[in-house]
Amino acid sequence: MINKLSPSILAADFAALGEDIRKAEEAGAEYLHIDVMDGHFVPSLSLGFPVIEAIRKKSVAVFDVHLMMDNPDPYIKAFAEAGADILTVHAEVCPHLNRTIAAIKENGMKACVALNPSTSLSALDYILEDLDMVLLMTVNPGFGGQKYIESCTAKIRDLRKMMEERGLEIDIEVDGGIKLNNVQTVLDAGANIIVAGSAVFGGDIEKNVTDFMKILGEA
Ligand SMILES: O=C(CO)[C@@H](O)[C@H](O)COP(=O)(O)O
Repeated sequence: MINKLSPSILAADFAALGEDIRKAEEAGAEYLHIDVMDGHFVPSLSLGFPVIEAIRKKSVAVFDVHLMMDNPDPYIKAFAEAGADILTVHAEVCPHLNRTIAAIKENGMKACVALNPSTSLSALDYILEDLDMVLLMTVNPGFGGQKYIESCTAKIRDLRKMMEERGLEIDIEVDGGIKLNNVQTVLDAGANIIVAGSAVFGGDIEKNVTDFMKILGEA
């Protein structure tokens, strides 16, 4: 599997968003993780279409858009039009997941399902073959800067094993509390797409991206 860093712009300086993204990209980040929060599924509100459209004009990165929202179905086409390349929905709030995943693909995006830390991998049993990526939350979604939940390491390992047993090579993305000092643990467990917010945008962005990419073998 190819490793990629996906810096989460939730931790960027929103007053200087274009500049922070430019720094991350120039340092080599090929993905950008964009968190959309609705104030229902998660307690926070973050950003929406105007911001995604604005940064799409300035960035060539793969837009890895993570919807932390109830009922995403009516908005799928609009996220494609705004510039999303990968669209992630949560299994916990998508009762018609096959239909939702089909709609994401019909709109030209890669499809990803996210699971909260306490959601069983069994939620993927009958959908895994249809996915381009699975996002395992390693904190409870809603806020940046939280601590990695240790029990998620076994879950990553179990998911990679589940994929291997089915002969599938699907990206496993991890999100929440990933730092330079624990990224190797999640890579060893089987994750290959690494979301990092505060560990990239807190401090020297170029250096942080370079340091992550060295560990990921991207640099
Ligand atoms: O989705 C989320 C939070 O809900 C994440 O994408 C965070 O933005 C990651 O931030 P850090 O834990 O890396 O600071």
